[in-house]
This record gives sequence, structure tokens and C-alpha cells, in this order.
Amino acid sequence: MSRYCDISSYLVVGPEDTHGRPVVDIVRVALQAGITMVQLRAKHSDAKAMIALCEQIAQCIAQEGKQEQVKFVVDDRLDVVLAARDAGIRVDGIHVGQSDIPVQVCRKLLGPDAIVGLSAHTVDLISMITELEPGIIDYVGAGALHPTSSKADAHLIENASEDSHALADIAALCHVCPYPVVVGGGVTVADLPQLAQAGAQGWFVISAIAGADDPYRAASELVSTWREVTKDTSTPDQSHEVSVIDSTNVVDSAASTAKTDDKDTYINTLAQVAIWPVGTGEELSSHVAQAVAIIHQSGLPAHTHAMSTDMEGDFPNVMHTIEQAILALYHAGVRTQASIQLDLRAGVRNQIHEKVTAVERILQQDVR
Ligand SMILES: Cc1ncc(COP(=O)(O)OP(=O)(O)O)c(N)n1
Ligand SMILES: Cc1ncsc1CCOP(=O)(O)O
Ligand SMILES: [Mg+2]
Repeated sequence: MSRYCDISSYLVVGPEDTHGRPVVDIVRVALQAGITMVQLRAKHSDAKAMIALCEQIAQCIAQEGKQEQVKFVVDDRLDVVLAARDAGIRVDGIHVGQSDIPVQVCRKLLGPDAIVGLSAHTVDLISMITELEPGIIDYVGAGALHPTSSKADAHLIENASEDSHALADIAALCHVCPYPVVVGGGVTVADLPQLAQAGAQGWFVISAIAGADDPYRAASELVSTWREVTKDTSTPDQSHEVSVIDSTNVVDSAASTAKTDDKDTYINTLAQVAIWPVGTGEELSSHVAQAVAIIHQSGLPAHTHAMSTDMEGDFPNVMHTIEQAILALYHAGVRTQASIQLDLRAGVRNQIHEKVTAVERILQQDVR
């Protein structure tokens, strides 16, 4: 089983969020709508009730045929995860906050294959990055983007009260963070274009799905909008959205350029990338999949072949994505090697397809 988790469309849910509807019913329709990760967050339930919910959710994920793609984690309760696993229930991991059980303990008790997510705001994130050993956590949950009634003690992401600064902060956070970042807290469909633009790997919501009158419709809209806005962040017609990022408020100005695609500065870059672990044994594919997934989630056009992945986009976007993909593997705790070939060429686009079709055209002529 791969440790990779797809945090792009992430449902967090518990009995207090569903207006009396069974949690598993919300999870089921959200899975059918395409959500990619589920977290049980049941602040007022006892351990026994949570284990029962874990069983229902795990069963539901299996019934929907999503066991391979959709990871299921529990908020805060390491005891519940351990007890559920001991009872043969598939819980993939845990999500904890800065004052919950330390992530090192979670990793130690859940083992190397488990998913461990950690909450962080901008400031504690930076110290966390310097302190954490590689391989302890898989992703960072950042919130709250907006005030929310779903978490009484939620802190707004630094500067999140001022919309344009919040975006700059998220961009900075995503840039300095060596782990994928998922952003939540009052998130709605309207936030998704800007979150994608800022470099978030995904969104998490409670009320926008669990509190909706029609959770299937709400989840579908979120999922399809996210797919739409992350399809190709390097297309020139999206460049105006970048202008809301205030570079003076960004920790490293590269964070703002990472997603920039201005007509005058665009540098078309075709890359062939191979990233692989060293010293992990004969079977490399589960590790390779972690890196490849980051490339595909970037929204840049990409094709994976047996030995490498091709991708194309503006130079900073391509380099940022390659960096994230390499670090995903490195931070999973393995020695990581990479081979990168780049073709930077002015005045062209869509070389990832054009080069192939040019050769195919010649081959077809030869056959005739
Ligand atoms: C994906 C995700 N991100 C952040 C949180 C918040 O976790 P935490 O800080 O531990 O706060 P509580 O959820 O425990 O109130 C989360 N649960 N999920
Ligand atoms: C758990 C959590 N962590 C930060 S904000 C939040 C609540 C998100 O819920 P909602 O989507 O209803 O605002
Ligand atoms: Mg917590």
C-alpha cells in the first residue's frame, strides 16, 4: 500500500456537523462526488462511538471501491486509531494539531506506512520545518482561512482577515513548506481559484459539505471547481489572478513568481523528470508514486512513462513542482535521487504533445 495521500479534496466530518444525518451517509455521497480524503473529527464522541464510526466509514470507502485512492484518517485520537486498527478496521492514519499528541509519537506507534497530518499556521510552520525529522509527517493542514463556527478555537491564518494578504501568506506558506499544504476554515467554492493560485495542494471543509442541504451537490461543485482551477495554472489568461499576491508580504519572493505566468516573462519549459528512492529494496513504485502524484497535482500537463515523467509549463512553475516532488520523497524519509532534463525554448507551447505528433506524422508518411 502506498503512503501517498491525495489531499486535494478533503472532507472533515463528525456527528456534530451533519444536522442529525448519519456521518456515513455524508461520507458516501461525498465519495461518490469525488472527494479524495476523509477525516473523522468527532469532538464530543467517546472512544467506543468513534471506533464504530471508523468501522462504518472504512466499510463505506471499501464499498465505494475507493480503498486505493482515498485515505481515511482520524482527528486527534491516536487511541481510537490504534484500537480500530487492532480490530481490523482500516484507518490510514491521524491528523493532529500543534498541541495534540506529538507527531513523532504518532509516527512511532502507527508505523512507517501510516498517514500523519499536522496543523500549522505560518509562524509555527517555519519553526516546525526546521525541527521535524524527515519522514514524520505527510502533509500540513493550514487554517482557518476565514472565521468558522466549526472550530471554536480556530486561529485565522496570519493576516487572513485581509483577503489579499491571506493569499500572500498562503503562497509564502506553501513555498517554504516542504510538505503539501491543504487549506481550510470557512472555505467555499469561491476560495478555490485563489487557493490553487497560491500553491495549495488542496482544500478541506466541514460545513460546506457536511452542513449542506445537498451534500452530494456541494461536494461535486467543490471537486469539479478544484479540478478546473488546477488543470493548468500556467495558461496565460490566469496571470491576472497572481497580481493579488503582495510580494512585500511573501517570505520568499519566489513564492509569488512560482505560479506567475506573464506573457512577457513566460519561459516555456519541457522537462523530463525521474525521481527514485535509494536503499528501499527491489520494489520502487510506491515511493515513485509519491513524487509522480505531486507532479500530476500541479495542474501542469504531464505524462508518466515507464522510466520518467514529462511535464511542461512556465520555468518557475516547472522547477517549483520538481522541487516539491523531490522533497515529497525525501521527507518520506528515504534517500532520494533525481534525473532532470530541461528544454527551455522561446515562442512555443504544448511541446509535450507537438514533439510526439511531429514524429508520428513523419512515421506515417514513411509507412505510406
Ligand atoms: C486537514 C486538517 N487541517 C487542520 C485541522 C485542525 O486540526 P487541529 O489543529 O488539531 O484542531 P482540531 O481539528 O483538533 O480542532 C484538521 N482537523 N484537519
Ligand atoms: C478543523 C479546522 N481547522 C481549522 S479550521 C477548521 C474547521 C473547518 O470547518 P469549516 O469548513 O466548517 O469552516
Ligand atoms: Mg487536534
